[in-house]
Amino acid sequence: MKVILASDHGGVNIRKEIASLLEEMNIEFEDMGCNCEGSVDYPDYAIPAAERVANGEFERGIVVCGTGIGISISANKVKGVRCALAHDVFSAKMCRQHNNANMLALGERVIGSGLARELAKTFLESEFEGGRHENRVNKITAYEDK
Ligand SMILES: O=C(CO)[C@H](O)[C@H](O)COP(=O)(O)O
Repeated sequence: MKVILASDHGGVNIRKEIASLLEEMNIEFEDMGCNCEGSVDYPDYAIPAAERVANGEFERGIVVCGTGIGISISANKVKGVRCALAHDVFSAKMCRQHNNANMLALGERVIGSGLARELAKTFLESEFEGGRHENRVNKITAYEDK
């Protein structure tokens, strides 16, 4: 599995924490930044990362901003991306099992680094269950394809 990481200035610390986790898990990843001193705009990082998930270059993406909201809204504008904002372990698991989410969004101003690591690990280790959930996800894809 290959994972792409990105954040705005509000998510740098958790993005770096997730990068350490991926190293520990021996998971290949690329970190798209931001490498920022000051303030940047989250769509400038979310959308390029999401495009690289949508085109198949990366199987999963993890994006971080202050709340996780702006970066998830932005990623979800890219066709083929299902980016879940999840701040509890149950949701991080279910977004894979039921929704086949291919990106996870986190908010550094909402949660601590320990929980962020657990959420990322759960997201990466959980699999889509298919079946009735596949029909539902297919309806999202069909709408995108209209
Ligand atoms: O959470 C975010 C978007 O949802 C951003 O990280 C947040 O809005 C940045 O705020 P500021 O410019 O005040 O640092």
